[in-house]
Amino acid sequence: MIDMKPSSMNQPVIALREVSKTYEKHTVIHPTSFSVQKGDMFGMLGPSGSGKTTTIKLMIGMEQPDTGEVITLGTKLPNLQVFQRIGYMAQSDALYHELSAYENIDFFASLYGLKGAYKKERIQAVLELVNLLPHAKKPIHQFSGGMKRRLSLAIALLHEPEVLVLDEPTVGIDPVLRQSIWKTLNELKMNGTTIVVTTHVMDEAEQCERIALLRDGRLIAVGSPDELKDQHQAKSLEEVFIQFSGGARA
Ligand SMILES: Nc1ncnc2c1ncn2[C@@H]1O[C@H](COP(=O)(O)OP(=O)(O)OP(=O)(O)O)[C@@H](O)[C@H]1O
Repeated sequence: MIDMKPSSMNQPVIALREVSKTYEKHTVIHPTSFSVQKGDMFGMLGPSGSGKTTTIKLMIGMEQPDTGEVITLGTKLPNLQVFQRIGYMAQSDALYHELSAYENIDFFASLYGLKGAYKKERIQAVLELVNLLPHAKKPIHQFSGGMKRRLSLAIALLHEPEVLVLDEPTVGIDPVLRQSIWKTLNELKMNGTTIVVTTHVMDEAEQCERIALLRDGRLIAVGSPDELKDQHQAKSLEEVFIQFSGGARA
């Protein structure tokens, strides 16, 4: 399939070249090539099990491809230095429930190698960004699902990553919070952060500049929401998606 972004654009921040992945004889990603440009808000859309999480893990070097190669931030993965320049928010929150929000974030800040006044400043900044400063002293077991997601986002942002990779950041979050997370993402994007986000939500996909549609481990389309709609004479992304997935729903 054809990647519709003009080739005259910047060097890609992430490039997958004929990448495939097989688990226990089951091919979950068929040979796939596409790229993400600097400063993109790039969405990955597809039904459950279509391979979104596997693809983003390949993009950051958390999984290794069986064929092909992934070049991220100009380096072939896996590479620890590159991994440290990426902010990753997994689908399930990896938080310590007995510790407070502050203690959790402080632990991850130390893991990222942040120290002294800069560490304190960053913790303050990211907690403020996700509106959790007033709850910093609360233990996580008193947090709602949405608060945990926001804390996970704050942790992914601690080290001011150039690339932010978010696996369904707004699952289980009410519409108001969802909007505030997207506002934060758009602000980060305006400041030059490249963002890759998986979602099942069509109006979130609409906010992305480019989208990759996945089905059964195959990349079935890449383009801007308007390009995809025009190409398939569809009024909405949902229609495009339904056309591609033969009626299956995201
Ligand atoms: N570590 C693993 N071992 C074996 N199979 C795996 C592993 N990780 C993922 N899979 C399989 O790979 C396929 C794609 O999974 P993946 O999590 O990438 O899909 P997804 O599109 O992110 O799904 P969802 O929207 O439900 O999160 C699924 O069939 C899944 O069962």
